[in-house]
Amino acid sequence: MSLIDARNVIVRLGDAEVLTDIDFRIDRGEIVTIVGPNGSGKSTLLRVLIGAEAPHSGTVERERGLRIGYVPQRLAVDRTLPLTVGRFLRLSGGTAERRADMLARVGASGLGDRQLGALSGGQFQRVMLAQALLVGPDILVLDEPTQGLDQPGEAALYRLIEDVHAEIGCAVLMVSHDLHVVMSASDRVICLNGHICCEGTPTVVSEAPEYRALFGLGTEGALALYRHEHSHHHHHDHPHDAAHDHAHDHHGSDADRTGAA
Ligand SMILES: Nc1ncnc2c1ncn2[C@@H]1O[C@H](COP(=O)(O)OP(=O)(O)OP(=O)(O)O)[C@@H](O)[C@H]1O
Repeated sequence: MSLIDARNVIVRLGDAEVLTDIDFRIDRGEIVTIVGPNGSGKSTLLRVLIGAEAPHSGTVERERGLRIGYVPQRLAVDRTLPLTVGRFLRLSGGTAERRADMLARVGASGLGDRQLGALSGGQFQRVMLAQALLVGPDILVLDEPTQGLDQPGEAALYRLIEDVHAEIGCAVLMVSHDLHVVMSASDRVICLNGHICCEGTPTVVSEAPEYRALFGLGTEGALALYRHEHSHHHHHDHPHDAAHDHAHDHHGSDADRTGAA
């Protein structure tokens, strides 16, 4: 079965129906990105899929024993809370050596003794990713993981996520506003606006009228630019294959993920 399989899901928060008729599946090793305007229910969908929020109706099935590494969009940390990075990571288990390895893996070695509340945005996101990786995830669920990072930091974090994906073969489900990432690194894109407006390979979604209606001309321009930039690399018959291979062919090229927008 799929790692997560959601059917006919409806979510109500307060009086509002935030998500309507959601059908969603993600398989082992897949990279799926959710895009959608502010307030379209992206974070809520992630929370329902990982079991942090109960649907009003419908079903969400997770593979038995599924290990989920979750990086929330915001984790309100009281700056005065006396909690070091090391102690925070201990909550996710593993040996001291493994925790130190993981910090090094995300480029945050040496932060173990620092207070969680005193980290910069980029340091905090890296520590959160280390925490998510410590569980040995079958699936990484990332809610705008690069929020608050500058462009080099953003590119580095996405590269790290791609490396981890290639290394441990976990599925990746993320919310992202970075169209270059969406286009270059996703197997599948889901366009959400309270319901699933459209979904498919990045190329299919970028050409869907529902997507264009939501994201307008600016996006269309960015996507056209993307295709132009990269068209010389690919001679595939199927455009979605080109989009998929791209992440692996050009590993590590900042131009794939930043600039041009
Ligand atoms: N606890 C809550 N009670 C009532 N409404 C809520 C609650 N949490 C979220 N909402 C509403 O649900 C809708 C979806 O919120 P959600 O955070 O999932 O959107 P999002 O697509 O992740 O937004 P953003 O891009 O701004 O992060 C919003 O209209 C929000 O105001």
